[in-house]
Amino acid sequence: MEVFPSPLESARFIADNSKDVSVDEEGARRVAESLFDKVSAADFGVAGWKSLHELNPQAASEEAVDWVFLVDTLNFSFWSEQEEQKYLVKYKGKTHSGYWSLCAAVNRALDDGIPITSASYFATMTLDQVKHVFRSDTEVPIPLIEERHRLLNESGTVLLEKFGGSFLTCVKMSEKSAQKLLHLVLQNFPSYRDEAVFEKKKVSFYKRAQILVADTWSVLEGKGDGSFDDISSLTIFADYRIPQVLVHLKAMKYSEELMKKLREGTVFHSGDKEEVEIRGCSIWCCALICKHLLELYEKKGQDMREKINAVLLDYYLWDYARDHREEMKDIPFHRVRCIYY
Ligand SMILES: Nc1nc2c(c(CN[C@H]3C=C[C@H](O)[C@@H]3O)cn2[C@@H]2O[C@H](COP(=O)(O)O)[C@@H](O)[C@H]2O)c(=O)[nH]1
Repeated sequence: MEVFPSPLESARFIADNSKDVSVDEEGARRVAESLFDKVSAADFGVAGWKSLHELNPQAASEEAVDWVFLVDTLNFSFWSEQEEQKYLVKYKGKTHSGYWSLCAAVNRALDDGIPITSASYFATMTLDQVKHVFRSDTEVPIPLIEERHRLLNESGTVLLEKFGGSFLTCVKMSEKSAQKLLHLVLQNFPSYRDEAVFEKKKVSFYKRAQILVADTWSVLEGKGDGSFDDISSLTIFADYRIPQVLVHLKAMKYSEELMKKLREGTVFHSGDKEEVEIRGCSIWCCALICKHLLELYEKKGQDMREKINAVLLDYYLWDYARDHREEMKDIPFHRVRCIYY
């Protein structure tokens, strides 16, 4: 049986040995304090996944779970070389960018009668069909379209062969454990194995695998097959937005040398030392923010372990980054063109 390193243990190891990225414990504590009142709001909870985002499925059906699987299989690499030249998708009168452009394209296809979330369809899609579904409303195509085509065929084939074409079948096999579902995904869907080697040790981030489990929990509203009793064991999802917002909030710091490379728009590669340090320190930093938040409530005699976890903190910080794009424009995000995030 293959061994999958724990993303949290990997993050601890990376943070302890990082050279160009550092977690600021005081900064993390201050962020926790600033979030104290926000975490008890209704839309900080799992309900926010639907109430805050109109493009997300509002149902908790088998089709909604398949929507999540399809979207998270393609949930990577939306950044553009030139900020003003980017992939955009118009849907129901609104223009969407980044991750939301992916969701808009999927919903546009469904409205057009294309069964894009059905494994029997995307397992055998041609490249031209993929190009049509994810066509852009600008001159800029969606990045990595060939990889997306390959992943659709690969993941759809596995879903058909091993899970009867339904991701809900895979969810049921996890017996309400987030960790079991995470490992089922890693064992069966190779494109989700988001790993690296750091200081001669195999480390993991599993960004898409963990967000797939989290979004499954969210779309099922934390109920029934999605009532994962160990949802708090997931970490945040190490993408290219969370590090940016953590530096903006002064919970994480880059060395001058790294900041210079980022400002120059250096394109890194999956597994580069700088990239691994940025992603690992982000996971570790958010684990500290969660810990401080729980301690703040504990001091007030409140046990908030059902209300505060890395998934909900991640969603909040990611949405914050989206809503504060302008204020954060001086903090560069790290650029890697890959299928992992
Ligand atoms: N850590 C983290 N990374 C996330 C998400 C999401 C979408 N989740 C939303 C859906 C429901 C939830 O309520 C969330 O609001 C996408 N990404 C990543 O961001 C990047 C795209 O960024 P931009 O170019 O600015 O759109 C890309 O790497 C993508 O993989 C998240 O939640 N957490």
